[in-house]
Amino acid sequence: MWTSNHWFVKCNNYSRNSLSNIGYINMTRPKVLVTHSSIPEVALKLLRDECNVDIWDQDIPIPKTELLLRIKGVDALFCVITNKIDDEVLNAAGSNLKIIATMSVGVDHLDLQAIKLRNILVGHTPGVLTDAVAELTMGLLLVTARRLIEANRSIYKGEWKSWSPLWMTGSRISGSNVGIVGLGRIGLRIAEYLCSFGVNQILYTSRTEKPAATKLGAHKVNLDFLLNNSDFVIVTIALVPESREMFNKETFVKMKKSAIFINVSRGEVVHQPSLIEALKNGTIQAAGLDVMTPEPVPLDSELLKLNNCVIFPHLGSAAIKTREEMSIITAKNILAVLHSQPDEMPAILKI
Ligand SMILES: O=CC(=O)O
Repeated sequence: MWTSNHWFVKCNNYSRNSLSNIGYINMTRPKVLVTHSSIPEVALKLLRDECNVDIWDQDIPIPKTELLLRIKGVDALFCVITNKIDDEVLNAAGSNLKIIATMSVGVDHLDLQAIKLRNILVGHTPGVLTDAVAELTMGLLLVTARRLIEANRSIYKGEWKSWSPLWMTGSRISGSNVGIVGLGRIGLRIAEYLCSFGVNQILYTSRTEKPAATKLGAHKVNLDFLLNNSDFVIVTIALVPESREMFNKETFVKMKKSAIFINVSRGEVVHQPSLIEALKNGTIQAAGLDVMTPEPVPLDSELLKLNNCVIFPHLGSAAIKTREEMSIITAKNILAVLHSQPDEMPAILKI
């Protein structure tokens, strides 16, 4: 259904025969820039059916110079978390740009104020990645608590001499207190999964009380209480100015010495030198990180030298089906706006 759309004119009876394979006369098809080379084909097809699609074709993040060049005059941008969309990029785009659709739930790579000033809409992909990220978090929690990566490596180092009562013993999740910092969709799903592990208590921080969490028996508390009382601290909070480096020397000191810190949000919510220090000097027991600063982690990073730190390469939503769904939503966000039907966007971000 096309309304107030000046890009496409539906074929009339006279022209339909000769253009039956096209369906619409292509006046000037909208231009879409896709900033990554490995976007699922199903999403690209949705876009290609109606738009001229320019795809960055190398498997590295598009360099800024290239982005500035290619974004000129586009109607829509399909981007990913490695693209910083700032004033300079928006200026280069010009006034045709109507929608920035990011294939992510996080939007911290977008300068939302600059985007808002230009009346550009933002689409993202909440919801579809909740399960995948929550599953990954449980994996990270388990491997960190039970020292599974360290144990696996020890075999190759010839350290497995015999079964031994205390060798490679870790922390148990059942019976523990788990704190979830920033309980949104993902945090809530993690809380659901944790219930089946028989945890003693789930604590969470959030702006508002979450009835769904209350139903699970979880308690909304302040951050200090959560830090003081949690055996596991799981961070799912969005990166916003208020959460930047909220985990620092002072916060790590408030945690139990036996605490395990899990971050699946963004590296920037942590003051990383303080985390490294806390892991080295035993302020906390261990950390499991799916995110860090910078990404990818440099091979000479202190994080990689710590036995009590497990690192994953930002895999939260990396399930095939999830990434496919994320790409489709991103394409549909774009098409809804190009159809002048922003209300039909699967996931518009209110800014
Ligand atoms: O980190 C990934 C995302 O925000 O989707």
